[in-house]
Amino acid sequence: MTITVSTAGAASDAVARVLPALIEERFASRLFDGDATLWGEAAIDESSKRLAWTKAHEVSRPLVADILALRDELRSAGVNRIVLCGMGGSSLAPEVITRTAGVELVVLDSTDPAQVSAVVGERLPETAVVVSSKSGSTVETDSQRRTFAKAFTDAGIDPASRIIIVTDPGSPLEESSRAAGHPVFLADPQVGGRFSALTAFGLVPSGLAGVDIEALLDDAAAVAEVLSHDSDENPGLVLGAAIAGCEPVKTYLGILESGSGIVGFGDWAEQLIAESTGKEGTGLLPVVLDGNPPEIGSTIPDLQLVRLVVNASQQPALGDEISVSGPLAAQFLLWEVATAVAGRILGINPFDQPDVESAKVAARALLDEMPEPASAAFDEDGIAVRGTERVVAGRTSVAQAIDALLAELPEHGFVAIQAYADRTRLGELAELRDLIAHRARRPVTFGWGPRFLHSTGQFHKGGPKLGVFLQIITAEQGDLEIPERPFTFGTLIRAQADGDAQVLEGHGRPVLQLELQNPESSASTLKSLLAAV
Ligand SMILES: O=P(O)(O)OC[C@H]1O[C@H](O)[C@H](O)[C@@H](O)[C@@H]1O
Repeated sequence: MTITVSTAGAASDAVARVLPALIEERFASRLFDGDATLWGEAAIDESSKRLAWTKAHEVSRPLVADILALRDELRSAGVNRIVLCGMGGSSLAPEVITRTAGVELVVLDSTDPAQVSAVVGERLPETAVVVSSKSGSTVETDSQRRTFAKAFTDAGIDPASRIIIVTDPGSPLEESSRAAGHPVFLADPQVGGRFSALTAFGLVPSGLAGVDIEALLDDAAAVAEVLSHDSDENPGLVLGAAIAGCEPVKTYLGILESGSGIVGFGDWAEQLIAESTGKEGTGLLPVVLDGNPPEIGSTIPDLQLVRLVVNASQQPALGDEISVSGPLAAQFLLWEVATAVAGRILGINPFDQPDVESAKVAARALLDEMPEPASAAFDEDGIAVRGTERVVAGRTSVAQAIDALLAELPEHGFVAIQAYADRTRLGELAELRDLIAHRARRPVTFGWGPRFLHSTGQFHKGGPKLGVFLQIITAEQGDLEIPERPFTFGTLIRAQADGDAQVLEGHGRPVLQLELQNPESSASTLKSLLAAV
């Protein structure tokens, strides 16, 4: 099965408008030849070291045998559970790969103390942990690694026999891990994190967990040729033109699973597209949709809908929509090409993430200073309310504060719900997305913190100033030390939420923070409050 992209209405008009120029300038063949000049002078430095993903299906082949050998070795040592510690581009691809294949992989991309404790405390003697970090210095991943190393040691298990490292050559993590005797898989430094699905970052955890990774590479290899053609039948050019070529640009890209069988694809695409394009005041914001969301059937003129279908030739797009079909690994390559095309059309460098750092800096400063948390503007039913002055001043109920936040929505705005919580225990918080979307009648995104900071976080701060932000944080019921660090997981996640709120407010964006004092019961209270209004 190959990849098919079908467009209709406004999406087809966009393709008709921009595709001829992409073919004329030989965008596709130059991309696959590694031409770093495609995104303008200012992007050359970064692009020249970020284009090897077009060949990942070939370059990664030699890894397969080593991964399968380690998988067999771990299995014979009694390992039947793989945990992946990694943020953003270092965990989103293996998450969708394993979920789609129906293979168990526990992804830990959180600093929520309860979530970390639960993952570390389960079936440790049968567990191996993949620690994935391109830079080797991401604070979440480093903290998780320290916690697992201590837990294995305390259980009398040599951490070097159970913690496997994936990182770039020369990273601080490579050096310390080799010295400690861990298995180390080196990723290709010429591939950026969010384009790394078919490199060691996607393949090592997926292969160890039991996915047929050779077949993944085959599926990608089968479409690489067609994606490199300067032709109006190149599905990568068509998809890129359709998502970024409307005039004016449709900022929101609703991604809806419509029977493709690919599980969680929207979360992967969200990072790829939002972090690649959301900068210099422009960009595309994926809105991950599920079921029958309020956005479908409503007329939101700046929302472009893409459906992932079984076969887009037999289920062509209708209205103004786009339909896409094809095997997962082929779609990784397809969407990466489309994102590179979108970067070209929008006139930005798709390979950097200049605004992600600002939230990290603010969180670090808060960790150094450890200030007392700001006092709440008011409390209602176990929910402490804080936020931007004009959103909370004079309000006395959560419903009023939410109304005030939504009243701040610009005409072309969006609502971002950011839940810094244990997503396994408080999964129901995700239901707030549809409830708010009903009320806002604008696109609404939902992200688990701190995971989204490495994804849509770039768009929130670097994209157009259109967002209003609903932060949900949880009061800690029990904290967790981070070995040899001066802060705990509880202080870290709080600093990440407060730091990001500071940066967003610094960009003039309104933020409403709801702190659930007793997470489980307050989450239900919040849902009923919203459902009632
Ligand atoms: O792989 P790492 O170096 O740990 O980075 C993990 C993530 O961190 C950063 O925030 C980047 O914005 C992401 O693109 C990256 O995927």
